[in-house]
Amino acid sequence: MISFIKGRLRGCGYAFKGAILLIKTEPSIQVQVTIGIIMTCLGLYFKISSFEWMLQIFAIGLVMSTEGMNTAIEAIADFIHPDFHNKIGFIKDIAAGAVFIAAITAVCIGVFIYWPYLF
Ligand SMILES: Nc1ncnc2c1ncn2[C@@H]1O[C@H](COP(=O)(O)OP(=O)(O)OP(=O)(O)O)[C@@H](O)[C@H]1O
Repeated sequence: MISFIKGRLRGCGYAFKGAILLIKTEPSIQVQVTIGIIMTCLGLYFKISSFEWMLQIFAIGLVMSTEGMNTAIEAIADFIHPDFHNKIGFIKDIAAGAVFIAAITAVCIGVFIYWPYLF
């Protein structure tokens, strides 16, 4: 039981290290962190409700975690096939498409939350 807990804690440590690595090295996630901070300031300024906070935190997390998966897929693609290949282009485009869908979802959530506060 103790070794199970130790193993899980070690896993959390690696995951935390990965999140820090992602934020330190990936420009797109740095932009998303900045947008996340701006949205958090807006949420505090407009005193959005608990439900709106839940939706906003979910939207920020969705975009950042999808971007993390996209970064990992790009890294695997570059590692297994550094040269140009149509299939690699297809894989990278699909992964980027997932980030795009998450970003559109987040924008829709943002519009639904802030529209009543602004207009
Ligand atoms: N090895 C390759 N073979 C074919 N097409 C590629 C290859 N590498 C990149 N591409 C094409 O270029 C696009 C951009 O790829 P790249 O790896 O530069 O990602 P990116 O969007 O610039 O990523 P990021 O800015 O997150 O680093 C891909 O979506 C794909 O269409």
